[in-house]
Amino acid sequence: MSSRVQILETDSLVAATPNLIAGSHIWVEDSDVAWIDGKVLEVNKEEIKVLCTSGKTVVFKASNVYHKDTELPPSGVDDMTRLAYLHEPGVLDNLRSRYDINEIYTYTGNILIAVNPFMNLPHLYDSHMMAQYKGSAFGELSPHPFAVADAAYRLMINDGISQSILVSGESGAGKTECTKLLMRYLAYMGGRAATVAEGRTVEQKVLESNPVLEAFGNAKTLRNNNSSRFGKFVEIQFDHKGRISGAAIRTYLLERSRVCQVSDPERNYHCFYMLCAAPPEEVKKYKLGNPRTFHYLNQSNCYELQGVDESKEYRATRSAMDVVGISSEEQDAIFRVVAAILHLGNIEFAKGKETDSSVPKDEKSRFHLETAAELFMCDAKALEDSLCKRVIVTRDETITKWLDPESAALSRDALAKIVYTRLFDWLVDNINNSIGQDPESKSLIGVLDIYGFESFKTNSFEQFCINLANEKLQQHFNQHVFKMEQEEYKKEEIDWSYIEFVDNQDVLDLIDKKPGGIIALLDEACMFPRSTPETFAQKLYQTFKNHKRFSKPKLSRSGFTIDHYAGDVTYQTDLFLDKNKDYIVAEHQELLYASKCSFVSSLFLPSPNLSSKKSKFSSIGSQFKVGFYCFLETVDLSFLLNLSSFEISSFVLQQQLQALLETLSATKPHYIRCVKPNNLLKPAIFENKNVLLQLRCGGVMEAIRISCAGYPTRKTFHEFVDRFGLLSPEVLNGSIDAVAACKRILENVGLEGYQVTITR
Ligand SMILES: Nc1ncnc2c1ncn2[C@@H]1O[C@H](COP(=O)(O)OP(=O)(O)OP(=O)(O)O)[C@@H](O)[C@H]1O
Repeated sequence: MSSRVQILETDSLVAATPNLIAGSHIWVEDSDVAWIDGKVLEVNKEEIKVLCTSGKTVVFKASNVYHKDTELPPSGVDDMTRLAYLHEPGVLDNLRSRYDINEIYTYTGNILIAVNPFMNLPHLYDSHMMAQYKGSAFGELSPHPFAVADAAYRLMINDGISQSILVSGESGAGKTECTKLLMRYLAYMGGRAATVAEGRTVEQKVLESNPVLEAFGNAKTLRNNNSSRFGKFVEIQFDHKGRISGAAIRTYLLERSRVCQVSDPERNYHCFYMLCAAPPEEVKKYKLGNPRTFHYLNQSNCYELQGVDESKEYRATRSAMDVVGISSEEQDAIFRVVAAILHLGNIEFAKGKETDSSVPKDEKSRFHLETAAELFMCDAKALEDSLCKRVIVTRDETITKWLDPESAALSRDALAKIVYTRLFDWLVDNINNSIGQDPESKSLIGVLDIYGFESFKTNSFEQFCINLANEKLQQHFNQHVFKMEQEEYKKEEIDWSYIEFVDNQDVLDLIDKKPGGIIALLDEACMFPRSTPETFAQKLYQTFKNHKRFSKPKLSRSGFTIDHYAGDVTYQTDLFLDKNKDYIVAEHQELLYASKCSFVSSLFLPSPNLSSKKSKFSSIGSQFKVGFYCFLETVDLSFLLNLSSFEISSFVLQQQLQALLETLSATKPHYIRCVKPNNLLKPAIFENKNVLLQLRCGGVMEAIRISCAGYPTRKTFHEFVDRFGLLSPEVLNGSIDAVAACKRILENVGLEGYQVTITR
């Protein structure tokens, strides 16, 4: 911050607006557009009569109205901290004014807010633009992801500190597009021309891995036609000269349920549709055809994407696979597995001869079973057995148990999900191997593209996990914003001790404290055979009845509400237990490990503990943390009928999040908050209420609140004299310097209700 005058307006996000008189321009709350502007007609103690621009005259409480800056330029300001009034309606109005003229990027201090334009703005991203941002001071040019990437790059080079750029926002807000821009800029700064002998460079491989990850990890959802169904952290490593020397991609929380469950009008992962549109000889080889004939695709009526030619996408994915070093044999094996999953989904089950047993329903199901086995290169009878039977090993004996048709279908879906997950993990590992790591690298820039806070009509385990990730990142964000604010005040020798920092540690404790948090109770419930969603919910109600962040929704017997930093979310526990048991059935593991295809077999290499049936007990225990060992001695293990071996999703997630936060805390963070201006995915529509909700969820309002707790309005001495010089006209003749002029103005007016600090 340069030398400036800072004005303290105590918590202007909530405080009443002082000095209102008839004719003042103000903002008032509005049920349709969140905030509407108007003019004060009358001030009557605590009540204010306002003529809104909608034409309505309304009476408001003085504490609910906010000053409007009538001098705000029509194109707004490119940094929110330059707003005369840093409050919610001001922030929203500024973003909107800028969006109207296609200024989609705005700073809030060091945070970049990016509002999705839903239209191409190529002039913003060409090489000329990259050249302009190269080496320019942050804030000197218009806000831009290139400026953030440039600042991160230069800090890394100059201070030798690793950096991270955290891109967040709700689905469809533009995170992935923004991440690609950051990667392009970093490749521009740190890239080098590769010789023909060297082949593709690291940065080319990183950029070209996108289509592969998108083909297997993206799908059309209600909110986004190309939604990433996983989180991604791309780590770019640099050598001592600042050149890219290696990279690694880490992925989080792939939405595996989508493989076998799709709701209208969404789609399954893109790769399934691409493969159905592959050249005829391949379609024939994999016995595929119209996507409408496959159960995993036809649960929804959406098959095509506007403007997308699947056969072209198939070819593009294949060539991207070439670039990232996936051999053509491996590519064949990958698509063979994708086709096998589609056939697997078409196996239906009917009751068998034995009580509660099942068999493939008819000839059609047999055909799909045999085709799936052929494509997996495993034995068809063994595949059928692995779907229709379970072998249970107890201390004394081995029992074979039939599964009824419903359980067999669940077993089939579990197999499809685990195969797809392993395939996706293989792709990520392979891309990483092909890109190559630089063990010598001392500094890196990590870019995190992770889904934002989610709150739907119905929220399940997926939302719970995503929101836990967001709570953790929010804590990191708050701490960082707060720390930066403190550092700035220290630098300017301002007393900052009055800033109160609201932490979300209590929500984090509620969710993942060990022992005693919701996840610990969920893991515990998963260990008990008789647990149901209701018993789990009852346990939560009992344990957290006095917790101020937890509540039981009225009339619900299995839901619970958490008061997250971004608002209340009610979760349905119905599938929490099942989804938390992220299981690998031992029979599936053995079946596919025995595949004659080395690729398929390599996806199912047994973990040391799973190599023999005898070791199942220890393997179960080994996948849990110490606290669970005691259960293994006492619990009736017959409930593991369908779950010969399982991991706990939330446990894996907690480990992943911990590793991510450890990485992040070793870096200097930069934040980009992407905002989706409307749910129609159309240009030029800016829905106030929608945007406001995202600004709150993304912590932007919280960052502003932290700013407001200190000095929300910051003007340079010259700006201050320009703006307020009229109050002391004698300072305007230029005979005294700007600092003295500021002091004179302040003395003259005596400034009631405000606290002003002049700093150099
Ligand atoms: N800067 C931009 N310029 C033009 N269009 C954009 C831009 N950013 C996003 N879009 C449009 O918005 C769509 C959604 O963006 P993107 O896929 O990046 O969202 P996301 O936040 O990553 O969503 P998800 O979490 O679902 O993966 C893009 O397909 C593109 O059409």
